[in-house]
Amino acid sequence: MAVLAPPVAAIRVAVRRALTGLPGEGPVLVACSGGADSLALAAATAFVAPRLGRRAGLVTVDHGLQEGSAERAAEVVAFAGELGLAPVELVRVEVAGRHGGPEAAAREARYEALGAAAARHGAAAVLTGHTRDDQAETVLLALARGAGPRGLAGMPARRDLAGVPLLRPLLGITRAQTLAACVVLGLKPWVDPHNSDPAYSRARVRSDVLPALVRALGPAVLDGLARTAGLVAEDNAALDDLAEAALATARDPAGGLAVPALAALAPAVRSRVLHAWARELGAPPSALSHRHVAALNALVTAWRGQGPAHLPGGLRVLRRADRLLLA
Ligand SMILES: Nc1ncnc2c1ncn2[C@@H]1O[C@H](COP(=O)(O)OP(=O)(O)OP(=O)(O)O)[C@@H](O)[C@H]1O
Repeated sequence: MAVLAPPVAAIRVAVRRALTGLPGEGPVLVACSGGADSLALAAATAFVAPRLGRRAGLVTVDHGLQEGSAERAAEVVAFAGELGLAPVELVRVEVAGRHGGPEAAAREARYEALGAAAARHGAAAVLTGHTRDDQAETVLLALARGAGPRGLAGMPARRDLAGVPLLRPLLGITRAQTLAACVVLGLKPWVDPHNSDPAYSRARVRSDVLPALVRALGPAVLDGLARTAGLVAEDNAALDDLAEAALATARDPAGGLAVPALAALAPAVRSRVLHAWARELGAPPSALSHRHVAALNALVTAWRGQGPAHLPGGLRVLRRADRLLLA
């Protein structure tokens, strides 16, 4: 009997772990760009899902931003057919006219399209091919921009995407393993030119920073960064729970939040309470930054009769006596 190549086996085990016990009858949909990570994920899911009594499909998104993107998407669809994946969808999205830079706009359009495809097919989950290398890059970038614990927690293995679980089964798998699996399986990954374009900070982290760290500190650095993300995520979850309870306690019966209750909180809990409250008031989460929370915090801890704190979405919060109120 042929021995299964270790990277192929490791990826199948990771996918099996992610799919085991998944509620719902619907198919799982692999989000596949045609790159090595999501090709290896698609191949493993095509193998594992039916053995768990689950259908597996695939969605590829054409952002229409690069020459040849339509051909790439068509190749992914053909590959999915060969693997026996169903349903298979190619979704074209419009990236122009969205907020933010082209990368952020493409990501937003992609996740919208994936969420909509999941709803159309009654999917039990959407799977992406993020690897441990992606996680390490995410953590380093977050550290460098001072993103705080929320950024340092990196990407969760599971989050909600428009009411459907988005799973990242390969966060414990290295990019070297997905590349090796593609070689073993005879798959020809598409190489995204953005991934090596030094105009992008993530590409520079990938080509310069992580290799330098590995040279200086050894290969365990990747594991260390990924483990840091997991540990910080656990702390975040605990602090978020504390903040949820503290927000309930800080609500003033006359409306808004009571300053004395906020002032009594530990800074880490207070900033989370203020962040959660700002979201509740309608501030768009993607635009809500550490600066906005600091301005709210100053109304509590550095009160000198200053004007309102301005939040994204045109919201203003002011302090009236011992309360924070939406203006
Ligand atoms: N065009 C695409 N069509 C379908 N899925 C895609 C596409 N591009 C990326 N993905 C999915 O997203 C995963 C991560 O890809 P990539 O690292 O390029 O995205 P990203 O912009 O960094 O996304 P994220 O914000 O989730 O980190 C891929 O493994 C794949 O599952």
